[in-house]
This record gives sequence, C-alpha cells and structure tokens, in this order.
Amino acid sequence: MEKGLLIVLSGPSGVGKGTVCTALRPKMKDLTYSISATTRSPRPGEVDGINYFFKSKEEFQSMIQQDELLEWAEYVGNFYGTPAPFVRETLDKGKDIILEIEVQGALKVKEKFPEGIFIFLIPPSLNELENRIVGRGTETSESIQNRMSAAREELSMMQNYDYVVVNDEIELACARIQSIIAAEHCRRERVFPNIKKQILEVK
Ligand SMILES: Nc1ncnc2c1ncn2[C@@H]1O[C@H](COP(=O)(O)OP(=O)(O)OP(=O)(O)O)[C@@H](O)[C@H]1O
Ligand SMILES: Nc1nc2c(ncn2[C@@H]2O[C@H](COP(=O)(O)O)[C@@H](O)[C@H]2O)c(=O)[nH]1
Repeated sequence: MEKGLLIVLSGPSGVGKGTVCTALRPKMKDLTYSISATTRSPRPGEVDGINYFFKSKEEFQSMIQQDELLEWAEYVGNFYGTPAPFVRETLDKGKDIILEIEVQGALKVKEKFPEGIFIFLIPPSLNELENRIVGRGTETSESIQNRMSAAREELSMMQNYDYVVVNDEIELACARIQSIIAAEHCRRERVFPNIKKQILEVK
C-alpha cells in the first residue's frame, strides 16, 4: 500500500497553527492529527490525550531514552516531542498526517522524512503576531517576550520549508493549505492516474 503524506506545519507561537488546524478538521476529514507530548502545564480547557500528552520531565526523558519520539525539542523552557509509533502507523495505513511543531523539531523530521511536506505559517506582521499571543490570554508577560524573541529566530528559518503560507484570514489560510495538499497528491500521482484514466475513458 502506498504511504500517506507527512505534513509538517510550523510557524511562530501565536501565528494561528492550532486555530488553522481546528478549522481544517471539518474540511479535511481524512487528515490525521499527531498529538505531541509536552512537559508544559495544561492551559485552562486543555485535555490530556486531546491537546497534548502532558508528561513530567522524568516521563519525557524516559520517552527519549526508549526512542519513542520521532523528534523532540526544548522550546521556551519546556520540552515538546512527537510520539513516533502513531505517525509511522498512520503513514503505513496510507493515511496523511499533520504535525504541528516548532522549527528545530521540523528540521529533525526533515532529516528522517525528506519527502515530507513542510509548510511555514507566517503572520501578516510581527505586531499582529504579538497582538495574537497577547489576545489569546494564555501567557505571562515573560512568556510573551520569550515567544516573540523565539519568533524572530524562527522566521529566519522559513527558507528551509517547501511552502510559506500567510495566516491573514483563517479561511484563506485553510484554503491555501488545502490547495498545497491537493497539489502534492497530484504530484505524487495518487490522484493524477485516476484523472488520466477518466480522460482516456472519455476519449
Ligand atoms: N487569521 C487570524 N486572524 C486573527 N486572529 C487569529 C488568526 N488565527 C489565529 N488567531 C488568534 O491568534 C491566537 C493564537 O492562535 P493559536 O493558538 O492557534 O496559535 P498557535 O500558532 O497554535 O500558537 P502556539 O504555537 O503557541 O500553540 C488565538 O487567540 C487565535 O484565535
Ligand atoms: N518540536 C516540537 N514542537 C512542538 C510539538 N508540539 C508542539 N510544538 C510547538 O511548541 C510551541 C509551543 O507550543 P504551546 O502549545 O506551548 O504554545 C509551538 O510552536 C508548537 O507548535 C512537538 O511535538 N515537537
């Protein structure tokens, strides 16, 4: 069976990766979403096993030692990582999976899956990015400053990605990402052969 597509969505904290993924769910029902492990504390409303697998530092270290993570990174004082078995099993079933992760982790995934699709989401401006992080109301002022300084570094890494998508309006950003995935399916001849067959049958 042909493997699914591995899609990585990165971009600075607060750009809207989570919001865009939530908006994509009803539009792309066949897409699977990876759930990361993290040592960060849950935000109000976040649920273990849905938003993240919330782990202690010891549990996270043990996941690293047992080679359970496809990639991991320290980001603004906390650890984040992608559980490997779920990603590999999903791809082996021929299903597409999307990973919403920061830049260091994305580059590690690229080493293991150079055939992946790497999408970088950018804000319309740095001011708008700060407004979004502040507006979300989840971060302390120290965390906001740390995330903004990480954002400047992350934005300088966007040339490592296959696609850069502006998240100006959620619906437009979703449409752009949907187009990218559809185009990649065609490019990998998962859709094209069927269309070719239909055209030949019409002739
Ligand atoms: N296109 C948009 N226009 C206006 N506000 C937006 C847009 N996209 C997202 N937001 C808002 O920006 C804030 C941050 O969005 P979100 O939490 O999805 O970002 P994120 O990139 O997933 O952040 P993190 O990496 O920290 O998890 C939220 O309050 C969200 O409602
Ligand atoms: N390298 C990884 N980065 C991840 C993963 N899961 C989430 N993230 C990224 O961390 C930051 C901060 O997230 P937050 O929820 O604390 O705001 C953000 O850029 C996420 O995309 C992961 O498994 N690996």
